[in-house]
Amino acid sequence: MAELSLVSGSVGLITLQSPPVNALSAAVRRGIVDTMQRAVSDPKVRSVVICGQNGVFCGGADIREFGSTMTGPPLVPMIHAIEAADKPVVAAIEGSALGGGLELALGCHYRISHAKARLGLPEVTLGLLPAAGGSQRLPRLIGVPAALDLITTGRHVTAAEALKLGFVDQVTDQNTVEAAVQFALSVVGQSLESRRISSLPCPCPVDVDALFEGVMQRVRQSARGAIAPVACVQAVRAAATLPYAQGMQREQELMATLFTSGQARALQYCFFSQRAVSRWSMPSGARWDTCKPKPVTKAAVIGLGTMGRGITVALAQAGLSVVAVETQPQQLKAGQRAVSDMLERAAQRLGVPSAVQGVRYSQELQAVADAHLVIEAVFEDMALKEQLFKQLSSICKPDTLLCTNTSALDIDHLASQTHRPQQVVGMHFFAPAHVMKLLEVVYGPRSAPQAVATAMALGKRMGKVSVAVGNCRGFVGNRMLMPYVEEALFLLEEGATPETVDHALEEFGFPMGVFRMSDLSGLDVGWRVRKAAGLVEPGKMSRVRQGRRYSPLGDLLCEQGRFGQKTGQGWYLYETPGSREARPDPWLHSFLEEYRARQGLVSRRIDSQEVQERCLYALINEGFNILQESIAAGPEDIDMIYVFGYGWPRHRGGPMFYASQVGLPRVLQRLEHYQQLHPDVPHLQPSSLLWRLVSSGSPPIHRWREVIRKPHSAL
Ligand SMILES: CC/C=C\CC(=O)SCCNC(=O)CCNC(=O)[C@H](O)C(C)(C)COP(=O)(O)OP(=O)(O)OC[C@H]1O[C@@H](n2cnc3c(N)ncnc32)[C@H](O)[C@@H]1OP(=O)(O)O
Repeated sequence: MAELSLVSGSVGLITLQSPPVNALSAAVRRGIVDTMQRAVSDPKVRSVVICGQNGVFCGGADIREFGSTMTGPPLVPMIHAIEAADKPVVAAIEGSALGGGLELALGCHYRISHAKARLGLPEVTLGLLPAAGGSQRLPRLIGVPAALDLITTGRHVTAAEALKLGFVDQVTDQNTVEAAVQFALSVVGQSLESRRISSLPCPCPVDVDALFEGVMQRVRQSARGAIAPVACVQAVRAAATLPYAQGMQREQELMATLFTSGQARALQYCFFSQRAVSRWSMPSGARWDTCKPKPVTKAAVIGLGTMGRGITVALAQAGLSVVAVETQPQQLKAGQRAVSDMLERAAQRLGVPSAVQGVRYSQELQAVADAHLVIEAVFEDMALKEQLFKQLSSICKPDTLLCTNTSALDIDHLASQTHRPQQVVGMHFFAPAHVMKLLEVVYGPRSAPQAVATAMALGKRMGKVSVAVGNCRGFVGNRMLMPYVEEALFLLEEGATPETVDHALEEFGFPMGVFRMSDLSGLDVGWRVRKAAGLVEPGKMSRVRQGRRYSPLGDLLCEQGRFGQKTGQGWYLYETPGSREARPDPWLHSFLEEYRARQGLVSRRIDSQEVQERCLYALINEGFNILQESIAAGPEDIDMIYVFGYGWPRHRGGPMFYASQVGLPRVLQRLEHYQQLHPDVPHLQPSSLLWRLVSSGSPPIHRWREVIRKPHSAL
């Protein structure tokens, strides 16, 4: 699907036609090969312009084709043929030129870009490398350091930056195709030798070895086990050290390994899942495509603590007019200063006008009266929130949406405090709320589909990955976290140290292990939740509470004022309160030994495999329960929550995808094994959905919904 037409008398205009992003599917590649051949052999055509239909040049290779056997002409020879053409070929870049799309443009002799276009080689984010010559051409054109940056991060750049770096020749804010046609007319007859990037030498830094060693070290550190960034460095190194043909060979070898890897599958699953979660559905049958969101231009935030401040910033940056209410005068003043600072800094960084003027502040709840949507972000205390929802119900207009940012409290209960339970939903942000991409939109049985649609649309406007989930304790993310954290505590009781547990989890790919994370967020947060749940018995060491195994270790540390980083002591030791570098704490180690001795526990050696299996499989098992209960509509929802909100390594696809890759029978068998060893731990009891999936032959993840929906008997 590419069309050739003759414009301005002698320019062959090739238009890629494959909505929505003109991805290079087999049909498009066939179309390009065919139209190029015709353009080259047509004596009327003296130059060629390649553009994309509907204002998008090309979104790259068609990712949907990666899972099946490739058909149609391959990209590499197709691009070589364009570069080898003896008539000038100009790429007219509008919208996006990404991945294979940019590689196609690099095969052209000239690149003209619209000012608003975005360009980049994001293959690394899909577990791949730019293997249509991109890893060999880009360094030749813009130098090794700049190419390494673009290829290993996959970041998209503006046309202005691309021009500055030297991989576009002209930027226009007029009609790009017309500009490219004029340009093509102007270069007819000029030598193309220096325009064929593959024939250029790669500008090489003096000490190539030192450069690549340094880069490789940095990349390995930030990759957290992902293999594609490392392969990208190796490919660029080949460009810097080998002749083009050999470099291409190396590029292809590296790509062959990546292409079939589990990591590439995981990352491509994430790409599609990120988009799929916006197509939400509720157990009632209400869906994204049958509900229209209500327009929201005026929002209110109640409470200017850490979460309220971040939410205010996120709303203001999305262009809403916001009123922020805080009843404590000191907190109001501090909150106002913090919000204004954050907005000013962001505006400076992005080079856009500040949204400071979009925020009003008030001490009076009455100030929210004309808002279309209110987000409550007060202290996590049910009595306080009940009172607030009662007040909001009478202050706000009848159709105002009332949202709570609670991370675990019952949305239905809050809804029942109002005269409009259908207008109540949870909007669970993650700290810092203006930075973190995840938003859990929590609906209760009485939430109107339109309320969900409105919260989801607002999340999108704020640039969030919004996932609609049902109401239950902890919703999806925090509910799954509970067994994960509990297993980590049980492992300490059995002989592990915070260091061994964290090391195993960081080795898996989490940016931080569970104990370093707990020190960062504050041990007192979970303590308050456990107190509210009636689990804390001050000074007591009993290991069974509410009829199940319980570890009081976290409570005992809190009783000693060890709240983590902020107090300088938690599971680790810190130089000073507030400092970030966690050091093993000899006091903690003896405390654990004493604790075990007093409990009559015999310490044993615990390896990484056990840590990973017990923590992760317990978490995954809860995910199956959540699916079984229809709290999440599908595994993609859970996976995106974990990837965007909980630091789950993206190259492992999310917990449910990971389970599918490990193999469901294996996950089931290991859960059964640990359950036999720890019969007093209910979260190790394999979920009935996991059983059903295994007995249905462990279908691939995209077919789980069929099993989830199948009526089943508990007998
Ligand atoms: C030999 C190998 C050589 C090359 C390898 C590659 O080229 S790999 C592909 C590299 N390209 C990319 O990573 C770009 C991926 N796409 C995007 O970043 C965005 O889609 C884009 C182009 C910036 C447009 O963003 P926008 O927000 O406007 O749309 P959205 O992301 O929702 O996408 C719309 C639908 O298009 C589907 N889609 C996008 N890109 C591709 C693609 N390359 N292949 C297949 N499908 C693609 C996307 O999934 C959306 O469809 P949906 O049904 O909603 O999922």
